[in-house]
Amino acid sequence: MATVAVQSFFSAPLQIPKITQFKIGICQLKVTTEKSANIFNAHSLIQAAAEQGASLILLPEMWNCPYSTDLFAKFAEDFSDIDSAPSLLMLSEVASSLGVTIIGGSIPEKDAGQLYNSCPVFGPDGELKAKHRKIHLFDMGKPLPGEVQFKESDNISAGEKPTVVDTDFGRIGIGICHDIRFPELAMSYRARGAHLICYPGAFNMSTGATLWELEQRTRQDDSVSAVDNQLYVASCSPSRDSAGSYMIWGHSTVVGPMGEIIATTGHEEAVLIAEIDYAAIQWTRESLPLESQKHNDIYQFVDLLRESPSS
Ligand SMILES: NC(=O)CC(=O)C(=O)O
Repeated sequence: MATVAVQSFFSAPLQIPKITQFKIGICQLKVTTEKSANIFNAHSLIQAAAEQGASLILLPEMWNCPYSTDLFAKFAEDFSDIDSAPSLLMLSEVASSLGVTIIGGSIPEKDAGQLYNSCPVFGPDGELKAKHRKIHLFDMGKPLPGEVQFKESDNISAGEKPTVVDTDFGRIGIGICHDIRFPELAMSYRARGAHLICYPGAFNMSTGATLWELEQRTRQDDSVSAVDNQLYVASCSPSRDSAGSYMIWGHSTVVGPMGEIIATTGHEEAVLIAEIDYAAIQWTRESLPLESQKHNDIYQFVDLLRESPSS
């Protein structure tokens, strides 16, 4: 058998952030075909979340625009010119006026003739701290029973890198909706020392009913999945009454490092508030010390195959 250099996948030690206990506010917004109404509504729900004590606020996938490929170009904004991008400008202004950090769901981004499904992150000073472009585009092979066909790549280009952002509330990894299905991304965030992964999403009625909650829990629950990241996951969906043809599941959720549901909601418009305490990550990892127990020498089969292709 070939010998390979073995490196623990769980490499980055967990840093202690400035704030370890806080409230996250999840804004499950109603999205309409009126961009200005969507911006106004998002502003109101962000304010409501802050009034309820949230200092980190998460918005849904495509909150300024119905989740409909033919509308993305019309609603798109240029992230390099925030002053002429009304959705981004609102996020920047409300983040600084309320002193909150906003993981801004996603909106269509236009850049050099391409469109992306992109999540902006604003700090409490109103500065754009990071941007995640959805890496795994939602292209259905064929429609699930009762669902419309959806091929995001008809209009959207894929992002090319993972995104972690350092905030007062720890290191946050970002994925957008279908990104959640690829455990390697979540594992790479764990490896980079993330405390929390935020997934703005818009699952449909079929995938939502069966997979939405499961996929969030499997991103950190060792008892459910071989992927054990032992961190917090927060998701935020638009509410079901989307103006597009695509019917949305809703059910935004926050999950703790043991895979436990900390807060969740139904399919109506809602502001969900959840308490996060990063001490739970520490004791989960101390109780189930998977990092030190992992046997990459045994199951790093990709490397083994590369070393001896004929076996
Ligand atoms: N918005 C999406 O990426 C949709 C998705 O993943 C789904 O399952 O529905």
